[in-house]
Amino acid sequence: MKTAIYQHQNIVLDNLAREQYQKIFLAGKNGELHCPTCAQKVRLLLGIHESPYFFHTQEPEIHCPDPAVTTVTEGSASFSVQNGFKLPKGRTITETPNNVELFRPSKTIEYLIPFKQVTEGCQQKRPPYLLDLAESGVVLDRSQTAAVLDTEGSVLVLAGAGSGKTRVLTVRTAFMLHDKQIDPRTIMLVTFTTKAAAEMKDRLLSYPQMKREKINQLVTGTFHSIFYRILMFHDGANWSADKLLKKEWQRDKILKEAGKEINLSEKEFAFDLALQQIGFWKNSLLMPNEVRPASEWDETAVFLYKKYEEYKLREGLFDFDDMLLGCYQLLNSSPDLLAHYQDRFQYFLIDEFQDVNKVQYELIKLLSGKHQNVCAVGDDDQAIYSFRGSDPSYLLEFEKDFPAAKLVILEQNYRSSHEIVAASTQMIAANKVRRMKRMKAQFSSGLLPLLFFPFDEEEEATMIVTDIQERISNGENPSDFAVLYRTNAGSRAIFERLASSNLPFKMDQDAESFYQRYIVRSALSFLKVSLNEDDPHALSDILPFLFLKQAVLKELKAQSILKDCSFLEALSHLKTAHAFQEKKLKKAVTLIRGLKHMSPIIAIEKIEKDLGFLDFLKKRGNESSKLEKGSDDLKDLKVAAKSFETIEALLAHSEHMSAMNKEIKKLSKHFIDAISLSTIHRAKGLEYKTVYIIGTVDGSLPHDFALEAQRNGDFTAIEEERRLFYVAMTRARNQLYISVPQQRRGKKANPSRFLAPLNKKKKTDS
Ligand SMILES: Nc1ncnc2c1ncn2[C@@H]1O[C@H](COP(=O)(O)OP(=O)(O)OP(=O)(O)O)[C@@H](O)[C@H]1O
Repeated sequence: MKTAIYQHQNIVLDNLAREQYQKIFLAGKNGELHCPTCAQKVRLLLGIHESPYFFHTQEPEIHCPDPAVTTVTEGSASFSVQNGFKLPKGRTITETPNNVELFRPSKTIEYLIPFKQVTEGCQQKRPPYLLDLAESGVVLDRSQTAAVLDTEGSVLVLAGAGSGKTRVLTVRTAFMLHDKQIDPRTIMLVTFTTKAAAEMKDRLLSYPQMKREKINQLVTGTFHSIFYRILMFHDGANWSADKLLKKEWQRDKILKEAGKEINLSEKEFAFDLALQQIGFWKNSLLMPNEVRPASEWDETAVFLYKKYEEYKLREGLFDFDDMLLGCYQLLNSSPDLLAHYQDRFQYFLIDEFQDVNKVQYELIKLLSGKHQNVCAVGDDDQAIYSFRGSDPSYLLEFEKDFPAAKLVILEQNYRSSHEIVAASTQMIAANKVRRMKRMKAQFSSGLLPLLFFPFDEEEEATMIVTDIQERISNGENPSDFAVLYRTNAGSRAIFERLASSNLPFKMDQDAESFYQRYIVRSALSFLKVSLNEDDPHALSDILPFLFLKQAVLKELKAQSILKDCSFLEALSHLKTAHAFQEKKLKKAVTLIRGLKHMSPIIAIEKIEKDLGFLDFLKKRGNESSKLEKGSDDLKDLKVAAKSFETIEALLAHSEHMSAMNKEIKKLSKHFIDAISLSTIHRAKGLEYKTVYIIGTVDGSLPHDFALEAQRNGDFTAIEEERRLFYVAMTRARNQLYISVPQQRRGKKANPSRFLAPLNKKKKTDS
């Protein structure tokens, strides 16, 4: 049914402006929509597969026809009459405003390489141990077998997405132990996470004739854990665990202390990004005096880097990055020790090689110098950690340092359907710096990846939750689904929609609530002060935006007692030694007071422009930061605020959502059967039956900073963004949905440029 009654007005979907859909959807959820035929309650279905329609909420569902509309004229006014409802024609909200797009149906990605069943040809001769393994269900294909059997000399295993690199690494290790009788203590098996190392050990234990004592003698773990063990062995006193700066807040505190020397306020400088940048420099073996700052922000970060290193040295502390740097320095400064370890470690197996950084690479090069037995397994198309100093060129140029290396390419994808493999292969082929691979799937599901076109972030979330709800009610499990996004900030709407549904979901532990982000919290604090002029926390939050130091808070409290006025009012009595600032503060007090009478969206615009919030961000904030601009948070807040009529309602919602964030994170640890909300980075290595990728528009994926780099002639960032999209697409086993909202952050958005190759017709199999 395409017609409904809302607030005595007639709504015809085909004429309804796009921005109204979400509002009408919510009205239906709140029981405010009625059928024009039977007057029962109806709701709007806003999903992915069908065009929107109204449906009756009562069970069993009834289906009324759309009413015939007759127009009657009484005096000068004309009315439309539908089943007894008389509606003044002038009051309809169904008229389509000019230039407003109508609902755009979803679209499959049609032009894909046709599916061909993979045939292996005649089987190569396999050693009995591999036959035993195959008997127990661990089958290897031709290239996987080659990667396992080539144990002497270096080998680069280029393993496309879902091609079974974990299987190759574990079987190779088992084969070395069993058939080659290699001493486990001479094998170093490096994984990207501790969990992956544990998983590999478990898998090894499940293989025939693998003994726990032997497996435990393998040198396995992450780069950090392995090299830290070496440091502890040789210099335990200086590297004891109690000297490790384990938590981010500990490192953050050191930087903030250092920042005070140059008057960097805690609330105004992105210390977290500076920490990330320092890690990048350290992993790239760049000491503070070797960094060439490219901007003012870099200069500040280098200053903090220098101070941070000095502090650690003074206090005898170290951080995670020092574990690698320290070991590198130790081995370089002691030829005997290096020779000892070069003898000790004769075989290196390294997973996720595309993500190694300079210090890790140099360590492996040093240690493998004598035996040159490095088995590097990775996928250059999944290199997504350059911001941490990872560099795929170590994989791309492996033969430079290991000239005798053999190359094995794993091109069978065992995870995803042909439709997903073909679409992702077609998409990633646009990257220039990569090794060519022809990924092939094992099966076709007949389900083509689907592009869908929500109006904005809100509607995107609604459409996805509607889809998941329907599928779960048809018997699918919550854990079959994942919603992936480029940055945590992009998850606000989907989080909110899921939080208000009864579906179980889990999310990354480090995903802070959108409403707790510094810029968002500060903007909301202006609203809070407007409602409660004596709220000390909110007042403290807004001080930097009025260009006042935190120390002023005490003075404000004193003034409020002396003058018997609110904390806010006290601002207008503040003596700052600058007449112009005092004048501005007086004006600010009036403006802040006025906010409470406005709608949330207008109030936020006032804060932005009239209260100088944006000026502050430009002058002092981290607008120059690569990944997260404060002004973007404000734009996101305005999108969220659109759904609320009063400031009280928006504030109550923000508190509720912040509490829900904490709660869901707590529950996430225990949920097994739950929908996953995750950044693409966190989803690496994981797989789901159905994946929804949200915000597939320029500016989000690829991220703005990559587009800007591209405009300046640097293509590395855009290629990494394309790899991120590739990682996201290849997480899906059966079904892939790509959301292309028509608006983002309140502005028209362009579909991601990464989608362009998916619209090109491919004629033949290649
Ligand atoms: N020869 C094989 N035959 C059948 N299934 C296989 C084979 N090799 C691997 N698989 C299965 O394929 C799936 C993907 O393997 P795995 O997770 O190891 O891939 P991956 O290369 O690490 O993927 P990605 O890099 O995309 O995260 C797993 O379920 C694995 O058991």
